[in-house]
Amino acid sequence: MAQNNLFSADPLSLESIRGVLIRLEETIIFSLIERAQFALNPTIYQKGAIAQLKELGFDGSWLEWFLAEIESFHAKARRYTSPDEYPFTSNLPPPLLPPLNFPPILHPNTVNVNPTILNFYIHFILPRITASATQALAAKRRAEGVKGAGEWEDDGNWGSAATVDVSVLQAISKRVHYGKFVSETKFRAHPSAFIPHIQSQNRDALGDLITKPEVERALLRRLRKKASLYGQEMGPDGEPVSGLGNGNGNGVGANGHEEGGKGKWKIDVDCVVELYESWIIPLTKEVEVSGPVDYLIQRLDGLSEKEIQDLMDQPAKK
Ligand SMILES: C=C(O[C@@H]1C=C(C(=O)O)C=C[C@H]1O)C(=O)O
Repeated sequence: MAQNNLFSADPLSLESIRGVLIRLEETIIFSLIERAQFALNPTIYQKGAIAQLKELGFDGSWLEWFLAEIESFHAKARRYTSPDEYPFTSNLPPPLLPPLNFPPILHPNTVNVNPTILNFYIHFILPRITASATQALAAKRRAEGVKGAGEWEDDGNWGSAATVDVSVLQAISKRVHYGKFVSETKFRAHPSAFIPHIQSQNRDALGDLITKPEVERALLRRLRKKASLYGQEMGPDGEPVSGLGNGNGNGVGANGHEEGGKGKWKIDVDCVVELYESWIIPLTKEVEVSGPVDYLIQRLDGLSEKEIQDLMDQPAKK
């Protein structure tokens, strides 16, 4: 399934939209595997911590500078004229080329939850995903005679780490904001089920309409399998490395003790599952409807009484 569903024969097919979400699972898992190679490097996430950036007049963090520079180039290449791409940086330059002729799918809206995505990625995901590399760095530093805070500082891979961070953030952003397409397709399938709750601003009822627990359960089962398969260490012969642990990335089994013969992983599989269960799925549903800046609550904005009535009279699609 390609990730660009917008020009497919039926861009509002729920199956096609879900296919994009499933395909983004690989993008996110492999990007996290790449990031797990490097230590946390906390300095690159601290605003104003890099003197050379302040000399440039940039008072954000190293990562925010990477986002600003990369997204500036992508904006000139018209990336953000696409309705499924959302920048983390504001005040980007205009595109060099005219926008592509995207089909008019989404209702005009102002939903952009990237500040929340950036926050949970830095404070909850990064420390866990980089734990193994950070612990190895601290051990190396102690062996060099460094004790205390200096053990944990950084492995110097500021550019590589931030480059991968941007890839992870862009993939998570696309995945979460795709919730708008999910909402639109569910709304168009049965407008009269949604409209009374939109008019009464009943977010709970709208949340119940869009939530599919069986889809979420299947996703988390699939995700654990993918992260465990893709994240397993392989030897030069391409066979899984028999080592310690059960996919939490640091060689210690679920019971906190070393377990021989269980294989070894490049990534904390539990963290990948928690990323979706605790952050990506709930935020996708906030974008769909239940949050403070949701898509469906704005769905009737600008429509006339007649347009709303026509939607109410529309028979539900099977
Ligand atoms: C995305 C959908 O809507 C909701 C959000 C889901 C998610 O973020 O994975 C999965 C099922 C639904 O609860 C969907 O129905 O596929």
